[in-house]
Amino acid sequence: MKILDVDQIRQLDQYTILNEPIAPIQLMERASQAFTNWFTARFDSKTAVKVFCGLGNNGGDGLAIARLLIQAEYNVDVFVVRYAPRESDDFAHNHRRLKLLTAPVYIENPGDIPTLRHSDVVIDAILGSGISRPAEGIVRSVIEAINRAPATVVSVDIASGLHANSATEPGEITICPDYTITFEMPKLAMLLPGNAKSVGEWHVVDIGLHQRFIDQSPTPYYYTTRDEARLLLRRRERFSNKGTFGHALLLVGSYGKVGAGVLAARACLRSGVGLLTVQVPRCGYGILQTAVPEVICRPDVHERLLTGPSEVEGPALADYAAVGIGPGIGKAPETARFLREVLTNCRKPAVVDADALNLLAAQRDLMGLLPENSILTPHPKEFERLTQRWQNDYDKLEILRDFAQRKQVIVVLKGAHTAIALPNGDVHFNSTGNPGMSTGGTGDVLTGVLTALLAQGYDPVEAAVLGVFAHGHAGDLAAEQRGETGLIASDVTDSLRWSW
Ligand SMILES: NC(=O)C1=CN([C@@H]2O[C@H](COP(=O)(O)OP(=O)(O)OC[C@H]3O[C@@H](n4cnc5c(N)ncnc54)[C@H](O)[C@@H]3O)[C@@H](O)[C@H]2O)[C@@H](O)CC1
Ligand SMILES: [K+]
Repeated sequence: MKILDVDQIRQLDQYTILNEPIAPIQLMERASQAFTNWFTARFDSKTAVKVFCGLGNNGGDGLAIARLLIQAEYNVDVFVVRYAPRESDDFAHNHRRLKLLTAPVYIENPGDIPTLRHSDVVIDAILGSGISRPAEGIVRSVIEAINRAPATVVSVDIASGLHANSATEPGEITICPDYTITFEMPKLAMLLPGNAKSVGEWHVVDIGLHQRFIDQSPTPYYYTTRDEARLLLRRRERFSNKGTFGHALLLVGSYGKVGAGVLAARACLRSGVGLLTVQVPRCGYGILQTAVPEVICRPDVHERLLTGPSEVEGPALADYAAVGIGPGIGKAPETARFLREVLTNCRKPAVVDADALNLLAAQRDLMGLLPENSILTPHPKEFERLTQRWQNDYDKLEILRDFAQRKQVIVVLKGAHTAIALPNGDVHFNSTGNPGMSTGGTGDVLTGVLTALLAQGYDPVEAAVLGVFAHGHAGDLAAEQRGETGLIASDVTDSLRWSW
């Protein structure tokens, strides 16, 4: 799914109005009805609803929603924050209609702000995507009062005060909602970690904006939906054998961190690889053979480190279908030399994770050796070591896109809504996963997943988008069974389903 910016969404509204065609007020009605459908499914009609409206179209939505809720026999109070003399046409239209049902209360001074109770549900329709300056004066006072109150808060389209696709500067205030119900598509702001408090749990409701305009609109930003991820999945053919699905090589582990290798290996096997060889330091031999009997183990000649040579013969590096390197390997100079050798000789996209990334950061010339379309899987701290500090999430996105383009690699920046930057500068945000996955070893699992997909011949971009989705989906299934707190990395592997 594409993520468009505010200007594009405004044009999309206009395009829909002209080409569907539909009257602007009807489009507002459709949006308000979509919001109301979500709301009535979540909160029963005994709920004390307080709708706070601004004077633009977001406020117009608020007035229409208030009317629809009154008609559905909810107990609704409406407040209009009168911060300016002018109101939008569609606001004015809905104002006239609402006044036939109830009298809105006008807020012009802080003394007009009502006291909100724990049992109240606030609908925030003060400012929407049309925000063009920081919230000040009475708007700020109302936002502060709502944020201080113990009530549940649901924002219409976007939290008042939050910018949809640019940074909220220090000192700016936003509503901190429990829920955001946004129209048609997520806004970029909702996918960025720094905005978590200004977004809450968000849901998209469809308001039928024109698909042709969406298809024609250029954007570097995408959100991976379940259907899109499903389309990437390949069926396993009936007449296949293990050779069909590739022979992968994982280069993992060091003394004390052989477990990372076990996690990556198990996840690789659970992701459909045909055959898997795992090279670990000699100390990992017994551990790996016992924990994962399905793999071919290639013990390194070094007892504690990954250094390259092994007494066991195996295919040349370039003959493996895919190579994954990094989990648990440590940062010893011998291992750095081996990483150099691997990157020089593997000649196809590799998966590079964890300490392999830290080694790249320490010896920047190694980056020049990365095979094109390799998949790097840093968490934010590792990515910062590879690049530079950033000012805010938007700055980070630019650094991310620039890095992927300059190095011609795929960067999977891990976190909530993992951002996958592609060599063409596009960024795909993931839609699966949960905070239970913030636990040691889930990154090693992802390395195994991605290596397996590359070995099966998935294009690296598809492998990255699909693998990250499947990994998050498995995490969600695991969290359903165990709850988020008790979730460990092995649960993610055990929950890999490859269907959704
Ligand atoms: N255009 C359309 O056809 C649709 C618009 N919709 C709603 O319309 C919203 C966008 O509406 P608008 O563009 O009218 O804008 P908003 O309702 O977000 O903002 C209202 C107006 O306030 C002014 N303003 C900007 N920043 C301010 C600030 N900090 N303090 C005080 N005033 C400020 C601006 O002049 C702006 O036009 C969306 O978020 C959505 O809720 C939906 O009804 C769907 C259809
Ligand atoms: K709002």
